[in-house]
Amino acid sequence: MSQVEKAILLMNLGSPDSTSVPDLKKYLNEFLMDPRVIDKPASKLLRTILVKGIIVPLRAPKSAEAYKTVWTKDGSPLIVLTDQLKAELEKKTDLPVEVCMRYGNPHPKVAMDNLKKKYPSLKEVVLVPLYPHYAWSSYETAVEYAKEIHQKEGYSFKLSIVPQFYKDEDYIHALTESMRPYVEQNEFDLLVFSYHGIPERHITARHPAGTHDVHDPEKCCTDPAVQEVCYRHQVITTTKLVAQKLGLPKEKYTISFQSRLGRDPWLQPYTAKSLAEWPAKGYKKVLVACPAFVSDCLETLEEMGGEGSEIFLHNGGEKFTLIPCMNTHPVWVESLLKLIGKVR
Ligand SMILES: C=CC1=C(C)c2cc3[nH]c(cc4nc(cc5[nH]c(cc1n2)c(C)c5CCC(=O)O)C(CCC(=O)O)=C4C)c(C)c3C=C
Ligand SMILES: [Fe+2]
Ligand SMILES: [Fe+2]
Repeated sequence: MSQVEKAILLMNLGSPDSTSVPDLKKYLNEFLMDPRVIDKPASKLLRTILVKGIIVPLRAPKSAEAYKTVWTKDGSPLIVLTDQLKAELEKKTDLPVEVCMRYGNPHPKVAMDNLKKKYPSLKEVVLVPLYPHYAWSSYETAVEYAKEIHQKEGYSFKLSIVPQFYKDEDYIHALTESMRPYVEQNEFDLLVFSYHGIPERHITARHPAGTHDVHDPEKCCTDPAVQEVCYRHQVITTTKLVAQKLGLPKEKYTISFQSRLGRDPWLQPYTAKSLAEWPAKGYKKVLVACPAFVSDCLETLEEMGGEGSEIFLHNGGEKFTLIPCMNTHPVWVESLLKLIGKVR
């Protein structure tokens, strides 16, 4: 009998099971009914009417078409790349590694059950939410859901959690090194750090009144306790640290936010709008990195690599280069193991 006492559980966002409209509806219903993702209206009944009655029926067919453009023979890029990350980690550690998703499959309960069955002597599972930055709709929902399942199922192992790592030295090193060849081998006018957006109120609702100016491009909140739960502060910090390591002057890089859903104000500037405006401002060649994601997915491959590139070129841009996510970059694999090792 194996005497394994510790295991790693990678948790990513998740994808639909296939590109069929019914599978898209199932996935989007689960995703968008999460109150940490769509929090308004506060009444569950009204949210159900909005999500299941309006947003999902309208969005599912369009999303299905978008997923078809990036789907691989093995399935969704996000899941395939997360599985590949698991395989690379397993080559470098004796600890078993399992994968689960916040929405869709594999479900965290199935992953935890698998670990328990395979390793009855298990004492600790280290949960790795695969998000560098803290948001209600990403890191927080993943952690709270995993904790809820862990408690409900009464597993005998302890669940430890890797904190958000947006300024961790090893993570910044890995992100920088994964981007470096693109920065060094391409002529460019602007390096765009395009982060997944969130509604502005997900920042302001969370923090003491008056502490946030969500429009100052240089900085966000100043209280360290608030910064630890502020997505905007964290993406600004990641960007500055990477730009510094790459030796980029201020005028060579910028931050923008993609993937807006609905009409409420989200963090700005919006990437799609900016891509249409940059050529006229003299930025004809852009490099685009998407550091909110550690693995390439629909939002990087289709929204940026497909749609974003088209918007830019159609509006007079000359060269659009998408920098891949860290995926299975060897420096990232090493850094992730170090991050896991830091959890106490
Ligand atoms: C990186 C962290 C993410 C945050 C923060 C986030 C917030 C957020 N997302 C939506 C709505 C959608 N996001 C969708 C796809 C998607 N989102 C993330 C990550 C974050 N989302 C990833 C990794 C992906 C890709 C999944 C994949 O299978 O490749 C989608 C689904 C696709 C679509 O229909 O466009 C939606 C919808 C909201 C509303 C939100 C914050 C409130
Ligand atoms: Fe999203
Ligand atoms: Fe902030």
